[in-house]
Formats: sequence, structure tokens, C-alpha cells
Amino acid sequence: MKLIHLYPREMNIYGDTGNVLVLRRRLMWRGLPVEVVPVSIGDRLPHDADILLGGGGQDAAQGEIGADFASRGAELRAMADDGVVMLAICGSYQMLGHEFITHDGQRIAGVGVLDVITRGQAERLIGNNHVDTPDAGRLVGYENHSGMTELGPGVRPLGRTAIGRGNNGRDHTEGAVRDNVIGTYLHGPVLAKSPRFADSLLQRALRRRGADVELEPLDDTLAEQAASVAVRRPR
Ligand SMILES: NC(=O)CC[C@H](N)C(=O)O
Repeated sequence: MKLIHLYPREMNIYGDTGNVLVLRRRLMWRGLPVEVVPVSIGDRLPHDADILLGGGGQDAAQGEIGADFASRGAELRAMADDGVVMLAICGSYQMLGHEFITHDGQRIAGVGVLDVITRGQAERLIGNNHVDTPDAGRLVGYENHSGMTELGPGVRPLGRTAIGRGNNGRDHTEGAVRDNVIGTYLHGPVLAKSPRFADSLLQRALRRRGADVELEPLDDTLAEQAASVAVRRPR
């Protein structure tokens, strides 16, 4: 498996890089070969990627990578159409959408992989959050964003948020999905406390390669204990 880690320096708040480590480790535990390729400003995007991961960032960091990210639009859309698995957290989620207008009016162009648009507001949505997905278990994480994201008809929500504020604090949706592309506001890193969801990403990537094997079960007792403590925390 080839994992692409987008902008590891600029887009890594609340330990989102942990998502890369979790996937890498879950593959290694099963004896499956894995390579992680960091892609920063100006680097070539490998076209044989299986999974692409991007973390959250401050508005300023999103501005810094904005032009470089936007220049990769055609490549990223082609990869998404080709079934590459993508997990984009918060700032990267916003930038996979059509655009992000920051709270102070700066327009950061997105790449239109996800049919969502985001506008910043004065109040930030902050706190613990979790969502139940229909087919990949519970995601447990933490949100902190000024951007309010509205979903278009080209995506479906990742799940419904009961306690958190999710995409926009209004419609109880959290995240967005199309094909194998998933965006979410959940930091944490989210995959550390969502082992079933982590495996569902690996399973999608293996299936796309024609290796529709069942992943060997792992002992996720600690991750599940951490998740059950986290969901009982106050928001
Ligand atoms: N946590 C994040 O990635 C924040 C994203 C964006 N800067 C916002 O505030 O909405």
C-alpha cells in the first residue's frame, strides 16, 4: 500500500499525523507492505497512491498551501474518480471542497473533489464529538473550526452528530463522503479511537486493487477503551 501524506508540516493540528501512523501500523501488524510518501509544496504527487491523508490547519496555513493545493485540482479529481481512498480532516476537508471563505473574507480555492462549500464565521465550533456511520462503526474525535460547511447533492454526510456541532452546527450532519473520499471535522487523531473505521479505509483500498481479502482482526481493546472514555467526556 502506498500512503500519501499531504502537507505534513503545514497541516497537522491536534496530532492529525497520527492517522498516517495508525494506518501504517495496522498494515504492518498484518504483515502487509506499506510505504508513506510525504508530499509538500512543489513535490510531485505519486499517481499510484492507494490512500491519501490530509490533516487540519489554521486559516493561515491553509492560505500558505492554497495555491499549491489548487494547482493539483485536476490530479486529485482524477484520483478520486479512480477510487483512491482519501481521508481529509478539517482544513484539508474544506479544501477538497469548492472553496473556503475565511472569517476575515479571504477566499481559499478548493479543488472540487467534494461537493461542499465552507464559510468562516466569528464563533468557532469547539469540543468533543463522535458520529456513528452506517457501515464503518463509530468515529470519535474533537472538533475546532470556524468554517461552516454546507453539503451539495454530490456528497452524503459521513454521519449524524448527536452531541457535537458537525459540519455547520445546524443540520446535525458531520463530514462528507463520495466514492472512497471522506472528509470530516474530527481530529484526535480520529483513527486512533476509531479502529473499525480505520480498517474500513484499508479494506476500501485493498478492494480497489482487486485484493478483496478480509483483514485479519487485531486486538483493539485499548483503542476501544479510549473511545468509550472519550465519548463520555463532556463536550
Ligand atoms: N481545525 C482546522 O483544521 C481548522 C480549519 C479552519 N482553519 C477553520 O477554522 O475552520
